[in-house]
Amino acid sequence: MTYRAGFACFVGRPNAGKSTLMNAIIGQKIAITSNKPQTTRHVIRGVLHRPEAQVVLVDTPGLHRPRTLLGERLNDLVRSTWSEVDVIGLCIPADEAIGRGDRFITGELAELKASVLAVVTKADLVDKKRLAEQLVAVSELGEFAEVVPVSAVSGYQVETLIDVISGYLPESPQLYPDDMLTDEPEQVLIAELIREAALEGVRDELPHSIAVVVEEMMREGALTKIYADVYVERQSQKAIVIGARASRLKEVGTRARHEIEGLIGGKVYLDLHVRVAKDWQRDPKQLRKLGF
Ligand SMILES: Nc1nc2c(ncn2[C@@H]2O[C@H](COP(=O)(O)OP(=O)(O)OP(=O)(O)O)[C@@H](O)[C@H]2O)c(=O)[nH]1
Repeated sequence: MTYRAGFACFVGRPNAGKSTLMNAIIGQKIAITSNKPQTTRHVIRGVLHRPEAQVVLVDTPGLHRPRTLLGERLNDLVRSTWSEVDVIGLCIPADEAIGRGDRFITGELAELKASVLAVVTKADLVDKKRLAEQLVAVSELGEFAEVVPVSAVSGYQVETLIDVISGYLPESPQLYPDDMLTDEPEQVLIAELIREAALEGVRDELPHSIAVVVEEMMREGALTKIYADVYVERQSQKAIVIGARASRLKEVGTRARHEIEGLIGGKVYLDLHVRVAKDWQRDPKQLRKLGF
């Protein structure tokens, strides 16, 4: 039996279903999903173990038109990730027409050494006829190693996709130990969960204006104490995050705490502070401090 191991990532236009698919594959909530574009910021790896293969999944933010230093850094990050992986799954939703964004990304991918699969996502949203038409349209879009329809929500073909990805990985010994699910520092995952909770319901008002840094994490017996700062750009945004008489911040804290308890499997005490970091998206020093 040939053992294969290597790196894979999903790309695609905003809302294509990349994060949801990643979560369905890894079976644990480690990447951020939302119905708004560009919430995935960190490169998060999940390691998938199979008897005959190990797939290391890398989550990339979406390519977008850079307007700030942060935008440029994100695009650099996307391109450098693309050049390091063995397999790229280009996600195209089954329920939307192929557009300029898909053509642009397909063109960019053609230059790379990786095997490129087209993944037709959200198959549960369309009937068989529409799905077949989309598969044809997608195969005419570019040169793909395979075209695979999936639904992250119903689970349709998710295992098949993993098999297909595994088949395109190079022959290699195992890259990570068996018990490894992700090599992202726990604190980054925790910061992402807090960020997601802080954005809940106010994404239209503050889509890119929140960053979260976990300042301190201590174990006291069965309890994990976490102190985190939520950074916004302006005083007015601070008011939105905190809410009237801190009601919203309390909700954010409760929601994030439940998610974190699920992640680390134990009781959590969470202390959140909201701070204003003026124009942090444009300032290299602030960006470094926030981990970009
Ligand atoms: N019905 C259905 N909805 C899905 C499926 N996959 C994703 N969605 C929904 O599509 C929306 C976008 O999904 P995401 O996974 O956040 O998409 P993304 O490509 O990671 O988006 P960005 O982070 O903006 O690049 C969310 O509202 C998901 O719930 C699916 O298989 N079926």
